[in-house]
Amino acid sequence: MASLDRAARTYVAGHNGLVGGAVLRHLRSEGFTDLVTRTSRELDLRDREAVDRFFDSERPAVVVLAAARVGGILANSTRPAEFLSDNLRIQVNVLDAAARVGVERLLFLGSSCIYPKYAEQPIREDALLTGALEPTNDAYAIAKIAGVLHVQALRRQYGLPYVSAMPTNLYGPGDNFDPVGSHVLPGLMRRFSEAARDGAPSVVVWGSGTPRREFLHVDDLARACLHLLEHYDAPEPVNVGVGTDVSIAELARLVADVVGYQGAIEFDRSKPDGTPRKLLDVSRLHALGWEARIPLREGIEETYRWFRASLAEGAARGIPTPA
Ligand SMILES: NC(=O)C1=CN([C@@H]2O[C@H](COP(=O)(O)OP(=O)(O)OC[C@H]3O[C@@H](n4cnc5c(N)ncnc54)[C@H](OP(=O)(O)O)[C@@H]3O)[C@@H](O)[C@H]2O)C=CC1
Ligand SMILES: C[C@H]1O[C@H](OP(=O)(O)OP(=O)(O)OC[C@H]2O[C@@H](n3cnc4c(=O)[nH]c(N)nc43)[C@H](O)[C@@H]2O)[C@@H](O)[C@@H](O)C1=O
Repeated sequence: MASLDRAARTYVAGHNGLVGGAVLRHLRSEGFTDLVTRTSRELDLRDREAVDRFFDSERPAVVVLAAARVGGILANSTRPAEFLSDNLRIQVNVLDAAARVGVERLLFLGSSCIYPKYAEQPIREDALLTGALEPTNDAYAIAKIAGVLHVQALRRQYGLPYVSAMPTNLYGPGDNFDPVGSHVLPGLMRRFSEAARDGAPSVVVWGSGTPRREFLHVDDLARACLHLLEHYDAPEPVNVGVGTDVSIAELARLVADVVGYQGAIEFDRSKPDGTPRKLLDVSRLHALGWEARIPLREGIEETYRWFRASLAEGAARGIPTPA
């Protein structure tokens, strides 16, 4: 694959989000000069006619599809209809429009939750569709699986060099810190930080603490996205991860340590654990010459500095701005 032309018009869908924001920063730092963005208020990607008009007028040559309805285990399990419907519509509208106007390169972002709940660990890309899904996020996973197949169908029917990446659990600057809707790492960072501030004697962590997850800093993911656009052109999705995991109890202790919380940690077993383990096999990506660089503790420390600075500015997502 040839490198991308830095002057190519490049649309980053979802640029206000965790992933889209990091992709935008990385593309800028790599010299991309014609970046196109729209917030969901400016362009609701669920609206097919609006998406068609946008692609007709902007004519991007490259698209990174990082816009999606995203949330942690509780949001996914309590609002499955939104996760299924919004994600299907966003993907179908963007992929159809991209193919119609002749977008040259496109990266679709799936998620490690598309793999079966009890997939063999570490999870290889060919585990897709080999077993039953984790019920807490099956609606979201089915939408994302449809996206992977849509990319493969566009390749098969029209010969378009579009590709899919499957990131593991992500974190970093720009994450969503909503106490109910967020993923575990920002959720715990907020809770431990508030407990440290208030001198709370204990902090509650959802579930048993035994599930294992792999955490990738979003700046690493952004590098991987560009790497795949420039070095990968095949139908199979590519896992993006670090290759090691931690238990939720270990993660909780690490976050507590970084934010300086010294009280007790309690586990609320009434909350779902979700998949017992989700560790990706990243050998395909390593064979393409890419590896993660940011160690977990360092990434959490940097994210915490960003979180505190954003709190001070009233700019952290999922946290009400003080009146
Ligand atoms: N976070 C994670 O741990 C993981 C994420 N991923 C994948 O990465 C991608 C990005 O996720 P992430 O950045 O975390 O999610 P975020 O929630 O941080 O960002 C999603 C973005 O999508 C945009 N969006 C949502 N709905 C619409 C809509 N109807 N029309 C237009 N834009 C919309 C939002 O735009 P606006 O802000 O303007 O409303 C938002 O900025 C997703 O495909 C997700 O599946 C994969 C694995 C793990
Ligand atoms: C990326 C991936 O993210 C989701 O799947 P998940 O990996 O289960 O994500 P999670 O980050 O929400 O939880 C991880 C683990 O952590 C535990 N946990 C403890 N305490 C908190 C807590 O405070 N918040 C949250 N959210 N979880 C907590 C929680 O009980 C679970 O055992 C998918 O729905 C789907 O969206 C998807 O693709």
